[in-house]
Amino acid sequence: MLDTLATSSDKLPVTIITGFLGSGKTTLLNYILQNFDNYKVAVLVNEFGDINIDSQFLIGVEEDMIELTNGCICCTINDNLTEAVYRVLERRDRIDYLIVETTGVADPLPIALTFLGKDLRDLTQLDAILTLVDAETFISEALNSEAANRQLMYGDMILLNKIDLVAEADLNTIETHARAIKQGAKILRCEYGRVPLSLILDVNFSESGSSEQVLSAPQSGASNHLANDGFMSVSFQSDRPLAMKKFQQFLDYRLPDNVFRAKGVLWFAESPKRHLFQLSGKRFTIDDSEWTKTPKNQLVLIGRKLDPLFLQQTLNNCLTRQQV
Ligand SMILES: Nc1nc2c(ncn2[C@@H]2O[C@H](COP(=O)(O)OP(=O)(O)OP(=O)(O)O)[C@@H](O)[C@H]2O)c(=O)[nH]1
Repeated sequence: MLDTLATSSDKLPVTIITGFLGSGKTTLLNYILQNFDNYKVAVLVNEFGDINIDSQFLIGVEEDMIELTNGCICCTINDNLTEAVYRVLERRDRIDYLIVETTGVADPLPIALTFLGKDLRDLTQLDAILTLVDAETFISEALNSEAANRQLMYGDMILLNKIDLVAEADLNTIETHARAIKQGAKILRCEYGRVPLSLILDVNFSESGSSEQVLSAPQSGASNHLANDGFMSVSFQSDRPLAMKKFQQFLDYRLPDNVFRAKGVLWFAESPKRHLFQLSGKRFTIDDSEWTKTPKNQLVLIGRKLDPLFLQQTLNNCLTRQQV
């Protein structure tokens, strides 16, 4: 597709941000986009679920490849990562850094291999794999999810995030646990992904670590099953508003325990605002913003062994009867 091969200094640096569901990848990405001065960044966001919620949390629009207000571009990866990277490379004159956010249930190995494979290795330079870890939920994730373990294993830098939610003694236990999975892991503690960017971007970690580790990894494990790790997603959309009280009751009494993560843009009959809903483990938040498009509800729920019909019907029952 691109007919000229780049010299090594022309190679587009690539950082992969991985980490389990809700660990803070999009939060870190937003922080980077606001603070990575002097770099023109392209972002590829891969999502687990049919609706592109993350790109809306980043910028408030939902087209496939879009220009962000700070001049960065954002693209949702559909089926083919290589194709998406080529599309970024076609704008190489305007882009000098690429960040890829994986889904929370992704094995980062096949993603890293894409950049080290023959199509892209002369055009891109894998700079580092950053692994976000949710300090509050990590121990149970690591025990239950092979993907969580592999995200840790292949990370060049572990960002132990959400330290505001955990006591110091528990952080030490988590670090010990993480080092048992990845010997010699570099671990940075943080809140809301706020770390000095010079420690994580344009650092060329891969040269000394992950590229070799990734290339020598056994490839047989990179199956779809592993990629999803038993997780599934259920989407809910509606152009009728929710009744706030009914939705609150849904959260309090009807939300099944096996929903581990949910995120969405919500429209309540009682409010003129656009509400950004986040649920991670047992915690949820609802933040306000302004509608820039016709209001509607878009919600993705992620968990194991979900009952899509039950969830969709229960959410349908939270809608108001008439259009407002
Ligand atoms: N208390 C606390 N909350 C955080 C921190 N970092 C992120 N969050 C919240 O955790 C929730 C999930 O954060 P995201 O950045 O969306 O997580 P993610 O890894 O992109 O999620 P997925 O892509 O769905 O796997 C959001 O409500 C964030 O505001 C932190 O350091 N402390």
